[in-house]
Amino acid sequence: MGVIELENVSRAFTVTSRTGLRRTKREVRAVDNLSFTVGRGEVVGYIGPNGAGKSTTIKMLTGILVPSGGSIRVAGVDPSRNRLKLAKRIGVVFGQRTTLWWDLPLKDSFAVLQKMYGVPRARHAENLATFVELLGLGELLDVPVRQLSLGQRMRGDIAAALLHDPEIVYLDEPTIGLDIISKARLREFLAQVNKDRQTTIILTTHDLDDIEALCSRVMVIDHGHKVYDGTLTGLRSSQSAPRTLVVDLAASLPPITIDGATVTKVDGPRQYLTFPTTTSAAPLVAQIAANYPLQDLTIAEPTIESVIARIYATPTPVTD
Ligand SMILES: Nc1ncnc2c1ncn2[C@@H]1O[C@H](COP(=O)(O)OP(=O)(O)OP(=O)(O)O)[C@@H](O)[C@H]1O
Repeated sequence: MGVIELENVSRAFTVTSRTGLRRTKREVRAVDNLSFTVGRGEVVGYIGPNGAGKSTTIKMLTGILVPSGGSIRVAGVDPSRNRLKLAKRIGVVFGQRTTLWWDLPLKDSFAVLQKMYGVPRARHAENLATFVELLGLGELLDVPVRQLSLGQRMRGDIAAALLHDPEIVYLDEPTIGLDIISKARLREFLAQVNKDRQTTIILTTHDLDDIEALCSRVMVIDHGHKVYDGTLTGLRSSQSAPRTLVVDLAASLPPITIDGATVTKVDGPRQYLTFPTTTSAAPLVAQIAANYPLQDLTIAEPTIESVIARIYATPTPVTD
């Protein structure tokens, strides 16, 4: 049994638009017949283009929105009917907004949360000490939230979302606007928490490096439908995005010609050839070595960006 279970879940909104004096109503199916199960301790990337239905899904999982159809179980309960009870078992972070009290020093926000969630004092102190150390919050505890930088505030928000030991955490764009070092620190922290506490993490992000760093599984949603659910490796190969051979020759030559690969770029003695994921690289390398002054050669896998761009272009359901 999963900690999160969705079965044929849909959510529609009625949108009214106005042309001149005429008002027309139409239905937008933000989430359409969506089913998935997430097991305890999984870190799942939940990705898709703008307007795909990600936030609507997360809102239904937290109980803020009621589905128009289908069933949802989170930690064994229906979120919309058990919203308050469930709030103790989940944590939520929205990258764009803070859940901390703007005028209070960070430590006071944490103290309020301890009371709100009824966390035993000793457990709160233990968690706080761990998070302060792992997230480097020591010097920030006395600073009012309004004076924190974006990266500092985000570390505070993430600690706040985890202080009551939630079983499940929803993270919506947690690294948005952060510099590379802050991003790396947050990713390390989340990986550690997942490992130590078996916390289930659902991560919504446009930063595919977050996915690469944290998620063993990725779900892609488009127009309210799940268009992929599987591993990152599977995602790469499912779309058979071409791989690239980067060939360094002893001299600058016109584009080389071999069977099974095509030159896409020539940069001095370096030439870039693409070939399908389904083709083995070995015979291509042999052909080049036999016919050209080959000095060095590397094979580049398709980037996640290129794979996802392909998925968005052709939304056909695939499963790993
Ligand atoms: N309250 C609402 N009323 C009407 N339409 C809505 C409402 N909330 C969402 N929608 C529509 O539902 C669709 C899905 O929106 P949603 O916010 O879930 O997408 P998203 O994947 O989170 O997008 P983004 O990456 O831009 O945050 C969009 O077409 C959106 O306009």
